[in-house]
Amino acid sequence: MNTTKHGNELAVELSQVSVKYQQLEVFNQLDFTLPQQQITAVVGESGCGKSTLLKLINGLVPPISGSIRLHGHPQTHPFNTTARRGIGYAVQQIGLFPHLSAYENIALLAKLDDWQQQAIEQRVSYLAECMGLPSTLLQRYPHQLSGGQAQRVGLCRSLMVKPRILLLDEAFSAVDPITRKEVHERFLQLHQEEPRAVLLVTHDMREAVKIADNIAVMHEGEIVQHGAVDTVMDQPANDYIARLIKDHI
Ligand SMILES: Nc1ncnc2c1ncn2[C@@H]1O[C@H](COP(=O)(O)OP(=O)(O)OP(=O)(O)O)[C@@H](O)[C@H]1O
Repeated sequence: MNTTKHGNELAVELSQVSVKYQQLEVFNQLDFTLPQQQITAVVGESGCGKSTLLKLINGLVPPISGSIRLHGHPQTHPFNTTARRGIGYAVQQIGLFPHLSAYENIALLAKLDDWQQQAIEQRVSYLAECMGLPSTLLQRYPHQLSGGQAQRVGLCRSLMVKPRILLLDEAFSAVDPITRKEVHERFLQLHQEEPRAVLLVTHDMREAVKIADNIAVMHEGEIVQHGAVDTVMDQPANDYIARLIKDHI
């Protein structure tokens, strides 16, 4: 198992990875690591490649060169079921199945994995409680939910089968500010109870500072600084990062 310089095992290790969409080169020989059991926020301006980084890690976008390791295991495309089941993914656009209730959306992967009914019920209740979703709301269909409620259902779904890696792409963005504060706190509590590697894409620098242990700043497809939150905040590596912090905090 590969480790960071602090001795933590790595959940994700990207080595010299290049990605292109047709003619557009998004990453050119990108190196990136995600430690286990810590929360890392990726920040950077629109179009710099944050969502592509998440899609690369969960196998939705193949690299044209370079290597991807998950918990030390090299991955090839398409990722196998074990690798895919080990990654939870929640996105801003939510993507709930419209013909399934909120409960059924959350429970779906566990059912496919043949979990026992009682274990499914317990896990759904636990996650719904964590995310502040009342049980009456779980019987509703996605079109009967507000954007913020649907987003929290998406978060529960991404956590259902206890993935070792959780990828969140603007996953709290539709939640109103007061509820978001509560959801942040509950999310952090859940992280204490079930630590995992979390990679959180956000445009909200305050959210990054509040939730994350580490920040990775991305600029035009490169990681320009990656370190502990306090280090990045106190010692921005260049003027671009200093401005990003100043303008958003
Ligand atoms: N499927 C695609 N086909 C072609 N180009 C794409 C595709 N997806 C993303 N891009 C382009 O790749 C670049 C990186 O996009 P990406 O979505 O990763 O950026 P981002 O940092 O997440 O942006 P935002 O903060 O606006 O969501 C952008 O220039 C985008 O227009």
